[in-house]
Amino acid sequence: MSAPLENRDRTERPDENGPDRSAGDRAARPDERGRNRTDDRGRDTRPGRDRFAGPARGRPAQPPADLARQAAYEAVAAVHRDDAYANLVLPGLLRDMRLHGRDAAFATELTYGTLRVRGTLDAILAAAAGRDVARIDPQPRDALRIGAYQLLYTRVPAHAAVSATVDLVRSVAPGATGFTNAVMREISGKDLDTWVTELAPSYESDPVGHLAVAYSHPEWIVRSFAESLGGDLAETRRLLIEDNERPPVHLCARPGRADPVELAEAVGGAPGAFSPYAVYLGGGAPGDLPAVTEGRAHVQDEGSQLVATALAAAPVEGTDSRWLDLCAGPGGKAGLLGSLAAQRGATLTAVEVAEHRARLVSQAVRGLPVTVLTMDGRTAGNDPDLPAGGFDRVLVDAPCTGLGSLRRRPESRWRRQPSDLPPLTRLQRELLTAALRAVRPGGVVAYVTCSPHVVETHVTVTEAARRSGVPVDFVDARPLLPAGMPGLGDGPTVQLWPHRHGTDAMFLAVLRRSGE
Ligand SMILES: C[S@@+](CC[C@H](N)C(=O)[O-])C[C@H]1O[C@@H](n2cnc3c(N)ncnc32)[C@H](O)[C@@H]1O
Repeated sequence: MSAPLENRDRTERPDENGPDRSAGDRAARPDERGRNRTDDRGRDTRPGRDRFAGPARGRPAQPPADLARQAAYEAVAAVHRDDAYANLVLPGLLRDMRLHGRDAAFATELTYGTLRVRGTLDAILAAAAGRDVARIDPQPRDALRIGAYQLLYTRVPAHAAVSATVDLVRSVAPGATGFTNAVMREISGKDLDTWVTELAPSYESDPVGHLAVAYSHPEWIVRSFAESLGGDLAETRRLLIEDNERPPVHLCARPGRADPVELAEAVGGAPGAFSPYAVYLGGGAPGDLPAVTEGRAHVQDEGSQLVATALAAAPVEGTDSRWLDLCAGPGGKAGLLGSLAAQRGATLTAVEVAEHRARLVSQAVRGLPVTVLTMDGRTAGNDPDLPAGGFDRVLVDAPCTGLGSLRRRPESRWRRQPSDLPPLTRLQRELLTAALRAVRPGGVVAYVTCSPHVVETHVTVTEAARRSGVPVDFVDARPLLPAGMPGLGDGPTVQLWPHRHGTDAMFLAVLRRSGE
């Protein structure tokens, strides 16, 4: 059954596993608390960096720095006012305001950085303002968040951060300039560590509460990460730090279409550490690369590449020609699986319920032996297009909370709620059950989430396998990943981590249908 057509707008959820599209978000890396090493124009101040490089040819000698702050303000305000997504709304603002190069980088840094550490900033803002942030008007509140970010997480001089924030507020909420000036001055009186020590519960008395304030994550997410990491709070802290970093951009050199070493050379990047198809991009807009525009490569987190490749690597006996991707949009894994299928004489059926995302899949798999179906994957095994026992390999890359890719979606940690879990896990179980119906005896199903939350990973898989009525065995997924990959745990499932592997936190369970 076809889904209704939905129009894309700037508030639509960005692509799963998609890149940060704003080129500027790849400037200097932040330190442990996420503080950056940029000056008041977003220039990288680390030794050896080109701090005083002049403007690009053909551009004005002194583009106004505050246009960058204005762009960041508009983006942050749109996220909070309209539920927009920063990586969709910001590129349009940069274009409209004609911000390029370092100005665009500065605007991007302010936008993404402010949104990521909003939790910590809000605790400090509330203390400095003497009232809860909910009781500050939205315009000065967002301007103050961006201003506080500059004070506490960048090397923008305090006087520049204060005066630029007051100027910004003068243009959006003229009555609040005095208040803004007073709050900014109060915040500038202490450094980040002092504020955190004063405001966060002590680590000894409340470790989760402390980590939540210090590293700007909601407590329920910190708790769920800690649970997935076996209660190891030191490792949880490393994960939270990594979540506040700018995410890397990974390319997938499509097997049979691009050589990763050559691609890495061509784009000034480096071959990936684990996936045989991964290339780490050094900088620049990935969408403009010839390899990407020509369909020889696509943007894809290395973890996503690894779990798709693992499905293709799982041993199956007998026929191996009919592959199924049950949740394909926007088509990253379908692009990789389709390329592997082409090399192995197999075909892939890619199912996606949302029509506009199915169109993205069609674009992503052009020229590959892939059939795209716009339909509900839960009908698999009960639909003539997706017959019971009709497939040798099935991927369920399930819709999930996305807690494993918070680096890429700076606002999402504040939008997600524990109440999102029950409907998502129901859908996950139904999709996995359908996949188990659609795979033939002896065939394999890979269940994947971009979330490490145990309710979406172990609980979903165990429950679906138990309730499906289909006999299954767990396959040890570790040998399906590159030899020597560290930190894969005790099996049979695998959890990848940003702080261990440099990937999104992808979960992988591989099940083989047994019997008959
Ligand atoms: C995690 S994303 C998949 C990402 C994709 N595999 C990739 O690598 O690009 C989950 C997808 O499942 C789709 N979806 C949600 N419910 C579905 C259903 N009942 N049947 C099929 N697809 C569904 C969502 O629209 C979304 O595009």
